[in-house]
Amino acid sequence: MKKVLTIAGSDCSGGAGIQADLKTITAHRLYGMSVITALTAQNTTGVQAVQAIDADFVGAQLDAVFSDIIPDAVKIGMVANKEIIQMIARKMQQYKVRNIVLDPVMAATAGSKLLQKEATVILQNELMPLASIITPNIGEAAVLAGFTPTTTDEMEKAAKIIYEKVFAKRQDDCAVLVKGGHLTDSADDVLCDKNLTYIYNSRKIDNKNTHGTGCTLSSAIACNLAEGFNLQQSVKNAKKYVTMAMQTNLDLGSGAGPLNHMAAGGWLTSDIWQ
Ligand SMILES: Nc1ncnc2c1ncn2[C@@H]1O[C@H](COP(=O)(O)OP(=O)(O)OP(=O)(O)O)[C@@H](O)[C@H]1O
Ligand SMILES: Cc1ncc(COP(=O)(O)O)c(N)n1
Repeated sequence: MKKVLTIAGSDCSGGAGIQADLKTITAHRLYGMSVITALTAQNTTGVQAVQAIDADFVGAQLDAVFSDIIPDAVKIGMVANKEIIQMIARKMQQYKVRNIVLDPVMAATAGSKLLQKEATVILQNELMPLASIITPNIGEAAVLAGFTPTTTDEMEKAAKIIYEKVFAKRQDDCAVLVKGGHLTDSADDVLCDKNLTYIYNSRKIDNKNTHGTGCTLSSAIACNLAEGFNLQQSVKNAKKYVTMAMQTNLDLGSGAGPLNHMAAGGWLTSDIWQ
């Protein structure tokens, strides 16, 4: 059985972060492990409190995992501050980790900050270059590219700018996926690697329950990379998983509710994943 590690923050309400990632990994019938970077007190209505974990303790968790069970892919989500980012970057290099999916989580959908502002540059310079794929949403792409994309053409332009900033020196396969969940007319995602652009067209599902879509997409990409799919196919399969998880409209809580991983997991028994 392939193993997937998530390095992320805990969401006690189970919709995003570590909890969404472990549900996704289990629905893919893979073995999930977790390194927690921060505790959050949050629910479907927003984030009430954040408590970052001491960077040395994040390092101790990483040592415990990598000295025993080597993951086939790693998803990195909320990293909270620069000390944690630098610890993760050091450990990723020490253990020569491959198949890293980095979701540059900066804020919750409801607006609360999940990354210190001054840590963004460290994230971009020290951790992103170690990834195989980075998956900014529109707002994160705006911070990284310097302008807010509003169309698929502009998402492509933003992805190319981010690629040049982060991956210019890389020879192996790596890519930037700009996610379009916050567009108004569609939910198209745009993937750019060194040479090509792939557009994943998707109609916008009319559903307020989108808490954890970005976490779920990135951990599903990690599951696909662990199984040996290439970046382009991994994104295609992962987007299908997220769409399935949204479509059944599990309507929990009074705000933006979580996804339905049971429904999405059923799809994975089909031929596409086999
Ligand atoms: N209403 C929607 N209909 C269809 N697909 C969606 C919708 N909302 C988000 N998605 C898809 O979910 C994935 C995550 O995209 P999104 O842009 O919401 O990321 P995010 O903002 O990082 O997520 P999160 O809300 O967890 O922070 C993408 O593949 C996106 O296209
Ligand atoms: C621990 C953690 N990680 C990531 C997110 C982003 O997800 P969303 O934007 O759906 O709230 C979150 N809310 N909490």
